[in-house]
Amino acid sequence: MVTVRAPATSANLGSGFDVFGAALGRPADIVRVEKADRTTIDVTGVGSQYIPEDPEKNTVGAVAEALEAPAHIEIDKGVRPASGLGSSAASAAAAAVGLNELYDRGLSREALVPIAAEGEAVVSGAAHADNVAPSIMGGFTIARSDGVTAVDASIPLVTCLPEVVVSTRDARGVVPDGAHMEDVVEVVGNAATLAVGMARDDPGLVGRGMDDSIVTPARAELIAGYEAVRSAAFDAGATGVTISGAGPAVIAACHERDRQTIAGTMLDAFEDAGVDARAYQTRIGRGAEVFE
Ligand SMILES: Nc1ncnc2c1ncn2[C@@H]1O[C@H](COP(=O)(O)OP(=O)(O)OP(=O)(O)O)[C@@H](O)[C@H]1O
Ligand SMILES: N[C@@H](CCO)C(=O)O
Repeated sequence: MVTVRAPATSANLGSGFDVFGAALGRPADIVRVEKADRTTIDVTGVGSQYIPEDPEKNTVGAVAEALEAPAHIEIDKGVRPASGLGSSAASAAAAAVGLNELYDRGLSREALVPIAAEGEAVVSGAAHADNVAPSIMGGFTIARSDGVTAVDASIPLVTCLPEVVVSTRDARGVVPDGAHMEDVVEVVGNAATLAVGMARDDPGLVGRGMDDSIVTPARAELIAGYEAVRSAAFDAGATGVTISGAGPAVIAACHERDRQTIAGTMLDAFEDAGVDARAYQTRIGRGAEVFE
């Protein structure tokens, strides 16, 4: 048996739609894999009642299929599904790392990314790798069709998760078909600024690079209280605020000294909008870890 802890992740970070991702210090999924003749799945933990155990419908089933590695797979969910914190990806990443170990496949972490992304195709219709890449490799990741660039960073973060559900499939439905050139120019500038900020581990630059005028405004409509939460976080010292992944979680980059205050003001703003929420005070962290 192999046990793997794979972290929640935040995809897009505003300016890097379907490309940027960051591993979060918490929460995380724990996945145990054991060789079997055919794949079976047990799910426990946060939101497990909403997660199918049918291997055709669970992200880990697609991963076992892609690796030709049938197993009994136990998933202990720490990352709530449909959160914007890479819930489906955390399980897929853990399964990819665990089954690679269990069956001694010898694949590198980078080679496991497209395999874990097969799981994402099962739930959202697209094999986007921007959540599975950081969950497997850790740090800040740039996922391109020809591979992944990973950068170690430890930017302090607040992720605030409201008690509402936004499925990635629905949130992809509101992504505009095209963009004006002036918006593209602005977003390229922001994405470049964010990437340099990660390389320098500079929360100010990372925050300045999180703005996005193409995808985020359309998705903000799906999250009650988003604009108020965003303003409150900036007022409390956040360097950048945007939707985490496809939402509904909201992510703020900051200096460590401001993190606790930012978490409190984001929660208050959600409460004022009539939405219960919880906040994780965290930072960019490690990728999947194996426990034999
Ligand atoms: N192992 C799994 N863990 C979590 N959700 C799963 C899993 N397998 C299948 N699902 C399904 O995937 C959907 C949740 O995935 P979705 O991509 O919408 O949310 P998310 O992973 O939290 O979001 P995001 O990718 O925006 O961060 C739910 O419908 C859930 O039933
Ligand atoms: N890049 C993806 C991440 C969510 O899974 C999206 O925003 O739709």
